[in-house]
Amino acid sequence: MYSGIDLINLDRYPIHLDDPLRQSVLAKARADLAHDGCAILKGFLTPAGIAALTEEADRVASKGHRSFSRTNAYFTQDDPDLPPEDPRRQFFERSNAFIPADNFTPHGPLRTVHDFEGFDQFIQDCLQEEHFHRYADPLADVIVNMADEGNGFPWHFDTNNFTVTLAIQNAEGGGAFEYAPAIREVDENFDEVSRVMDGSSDRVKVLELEPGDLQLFRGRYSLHRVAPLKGNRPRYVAIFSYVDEPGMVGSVERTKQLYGRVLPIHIERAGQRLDSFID
Ligand SMILES: O=C(O)CCC(=O)C(=O)O
Ligand SMILES: [Fe+2]
Repeated sequence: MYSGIDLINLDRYPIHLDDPLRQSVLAKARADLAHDGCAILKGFLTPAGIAALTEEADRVASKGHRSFSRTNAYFTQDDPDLPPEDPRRQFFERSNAFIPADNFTPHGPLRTVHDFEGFDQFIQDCLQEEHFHRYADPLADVIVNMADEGNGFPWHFDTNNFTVTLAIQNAEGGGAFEYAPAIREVDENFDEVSRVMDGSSDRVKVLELEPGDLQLFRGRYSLHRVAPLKGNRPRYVAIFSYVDEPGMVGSVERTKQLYGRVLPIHIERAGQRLDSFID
């Protein structure tokens, strides 16, 4: 039986208490997010927490659904009318595996962290999002992204407003998180985006995240990537998903793509959405 008290470093991050330390952690995270869209809570997990989450990820790693794609930073199709050097025409290989959320049992370590009292509220308070609900998708509310040597996550902008990740295990080498804060704030800024991609921009920040670090990142305006990985050990990162409406689940098509299967809830809820966007 796991307890959040053992897995989360509550001395440093008393997320469940009305406490001056919680206030100061929160103030720092908000300031970091306002400054460049990224807040890191170093050592959010205890060493026991890191060990327990790593062991759990190893145990269910074979359930990961691998996907390969060639994507540009905008997840759009190639447009041959644009010049070849345009950043929209730079395609990168992407390969990783998502371990679907239903492999993480209710009282296992990952869900014990996720369900710890005050966890969701603390994330919401950091991000200052008014409409904030856990994704109701049983395959996707909390997943582990697993990637092997050579892979990573090539340059992209996120389609979602923010990402909440928890580093569990690093590869033996590579894997730095690189980002160009607010690079497309006023317009797409394609010239600077090109410089980031060819390695000549001075706007790129590099973070070496360690197991146990919690990261809140607003990736819609900041080009970012996880640098290619080296060595035999897989990289594991948990991704927590929140949305702005209760009861949301993924579309049938997208869920199949990401997780390789769907559940009855995806089929039942298909067609019940309020909008008609593709995803
Ligand atoms: O794996 C990571 O650390 C970040 C991945 C990422 O950029 C994303 O999920 O959009
Ligand atoms: Fe991203």
